[in-house]
Amino acid sequence: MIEGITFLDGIEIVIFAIILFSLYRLVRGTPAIYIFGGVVAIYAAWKLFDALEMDLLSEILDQFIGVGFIALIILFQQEIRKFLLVIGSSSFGRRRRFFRQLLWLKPEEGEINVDPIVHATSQLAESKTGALVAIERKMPMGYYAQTGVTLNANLGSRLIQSIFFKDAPLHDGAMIIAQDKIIAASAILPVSESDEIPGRYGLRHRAAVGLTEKTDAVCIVVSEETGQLALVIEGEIIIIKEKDELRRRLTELLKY
Ligand SMILES: Nc1ncnc2c1ncn2[C@@H]1O[C@H](COP(=O)(O)OP(=O)(O)OP(=O)(O)O)[C@@H](O)[C@H]1O
Repeated sequence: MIEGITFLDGIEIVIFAIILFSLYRLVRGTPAIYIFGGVVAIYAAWKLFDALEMDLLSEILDQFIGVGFIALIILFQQEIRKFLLVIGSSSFGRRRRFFRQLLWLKPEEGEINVDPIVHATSQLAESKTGALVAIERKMPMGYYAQTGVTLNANLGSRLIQSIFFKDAPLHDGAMIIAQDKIIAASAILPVSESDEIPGRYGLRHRAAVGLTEKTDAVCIVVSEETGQLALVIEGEIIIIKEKDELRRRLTELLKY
């Protein structure tokens, strides 16, 4: 044992390293990674100045880090929200998947049966019936589902179609699907304020973009005006021409 470092210090260092690396994995690939890098650099500089007894610089960074904690909560809102949503979610399986990912364990693989969704949305497109379907991936959709009518019904093509029929009471708003269940209909999704969305798209598409900017969900939009099918992921609208393309993309996106 190195003098001055106890066994407990060693455990503390390992736990700290795991937390740091897990945070890195959570923000990797998002703009937050740059903030994360900046925070680590400032903290390292602060410790260095402190060790070298450069009092003025160390004092300035000390003050900065004092208010930095609150700034971090504001900057990492989305990530903290993601984390708390998963912790607070009622699905044990989903939480287990998230923690497997966090602990760098190989995820358990599986597939969601996309056929009812593909069939229903293609039929809706053919009849030019407007629809908005949000499909949960890793992040729980319970928060958005409770803005609509709770269903928890088995996933079926005919049920999806009948919910979106023009005169059906629940056709307005979004349907939310999680695993093999339609968990809610008539849900209200956050509308994107992005000025990159072409003007031809209205609120239905904006709501799909808004949700996928904030979460990892996949949305399918059927345009009432044109009957066009679109897949929306990470705020991007992808026009779908063929039913098979929708099946292929969805199967890939919903692998877990
Ligand atoms: N925040 C929202 N969350 C869920 N659904 C919404 C939301 N805002 C609008 N919608 C749905 O979108 C419908 C209005 O669609 P709108 O015509 O504005 O969109 P669009 O993108 O142009 O689609 P379309 O091509 O079908 O006309 C509403 O009737 C409602 O069902």
